[in-house]
This record gives sequence, C-alpha cells and structure tokens, in this order.
Amino acid sequence: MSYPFLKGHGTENDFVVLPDADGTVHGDLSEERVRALCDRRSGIGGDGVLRAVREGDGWFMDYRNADGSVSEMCGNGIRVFARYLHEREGEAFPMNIRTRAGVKVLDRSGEEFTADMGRPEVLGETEVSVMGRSWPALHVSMGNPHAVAYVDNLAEPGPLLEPPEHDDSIYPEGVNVEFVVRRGERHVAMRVHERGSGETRSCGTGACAVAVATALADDAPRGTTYRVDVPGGTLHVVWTEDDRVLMTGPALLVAEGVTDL
Ligand SMILES: N[C@@H](CCC[C@H](N)C(=O)O)C(=O)O
Repeated sequence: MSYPFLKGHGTENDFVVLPDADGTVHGDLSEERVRALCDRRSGIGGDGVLRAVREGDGWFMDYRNADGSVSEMCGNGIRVFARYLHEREGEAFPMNIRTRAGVKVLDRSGEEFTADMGRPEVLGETEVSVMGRSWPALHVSMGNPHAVAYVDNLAEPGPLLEPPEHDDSIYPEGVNVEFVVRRGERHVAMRVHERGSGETRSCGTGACAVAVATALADDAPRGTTYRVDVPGGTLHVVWTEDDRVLMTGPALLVAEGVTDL
C-alpha cells in the first residue's frame, strides 16, 4: 500500500506526519509500521509519528514514539502538527488540537508557534540513575511523565544509550528524563532521554517540565518566562498565573512524498 507522508521537526525533534483524515489509510497503525517509518537507515527517519485524524469538527494528533509505543502528548510534535494543519488542511490559528492529554490550543506569530500545554502536575521527589550514578529528580507530568534532574554539566550522565534507571512504582509506563544545567537568570539548558525514542535533540513537554521545576526551585513569580536550550535549538516556556504552561518555538515541514513502508 502506498500512502503520503510529510517530514517535519521542531528544534530538531523530528517526526513523520501521516495524513489520515478519515482514518482509512492507517486505521490501526501498527508498531511495526511506526518503527519502519522512523528507522534512520531503512526508513524516513524520525523520533516519532504524528498521524492526523479528523474527529468531529477538529483534528486528533495520534502520536507514536519511534519504537511504536503510544504517548499521551508531544510538545514539539504538536507545533509541527499545527503547521501541517494550517498549510495542508486549511485550519486557521488559533486552533484546537485533540490529544490523548486533552485539547491543546495552538497559535502562531511569524515562525514561532505557541502551544498552551495546560496545567502541569508536580508529583514529588524521585531519583534517576545512569551507569551506577544517581541524581535526585522532580516528577512532573505534562500529560506524559517526566523526571527532571539537575547536573553540574550536561556531559555528566555520559552517553544516554539506555533508558535511565527510575522507580517503576512511580513510572509504571516508563519516563522521559531531563538532565538540566543553569546557564543564567531564567535560562537553563537540558539533555533528554525520551521514553520510546532514546536521546533526542529536544523534547517540548520536557522543556515545560524543566521550566516548571526551575520556577519552583527559584520561587519565581508565575508569568516568568524561561529560556530552555536543547541540543537542537531553543524553546521559551512560561507558567502563567492561571496555572497553564505556554511553550513557544519553531516548527518546520521539510519534505513530503509517498511511501509504501
Ligand atoms: N518529543 C516529545 C515527547 C514525545 C513523547 C515521549 N517520548 C513520551 O513517551 O512521553 C515532546 O516534544 O514533548
């Protein structure tokens, strides 16, 4: 079966977009097909797949990690998804997008896209480990699970070839782990190991979790904007007075074609 795809990224967190308005192209998208599409040697390559399905008068973002697993939410992906809906499906900004973590509102200013990621949940202290070395971490949910750990320098955890060890009773479905350093006032940098995708160049929900954890550590007033540098670029995140997290960053569509993977 041949079907259309697009390729896009946000701060180099890259995705294969699958148009599937009426759900008939992919129906039940298999893990095998997601893995084949995301394979960087034999496929198109990506950290995940964004399947665009029409639902009522709107759209549902069916997000899958590169290993085929499902996640509730993807912050970089939803900006790419919004750009796709605007440029290829004629949707206007601001737009509502349904996800497994609820409806998100997307808006655009020039080449920057802002996602209202909703209310964060701060769920307590935990610990993560890599190669026998451990760090305290804060458990933050952005709809999907995160552990935010501060390190002295970003090289400290070494190569993140395997998922960092974590408390399975806290994260029964696995966790996205962010390692963070401070760069200046209201400015941090992070690396991430993503559940289901490995170490990636960026994670939007991860940047939101990091901004929330850092705002709490700084006792910063709500409405303070944090700059979050990731290996693939920069995101800006603000935790508002009415308890919503707004994330702003780029979103690009870089290719399209037809595949039978
Ligand atoms: N890259 C994403 C997060 C994708 C989902 C994550 N790997 C998970 O399993 O929760 C982002 O930009 O937020």
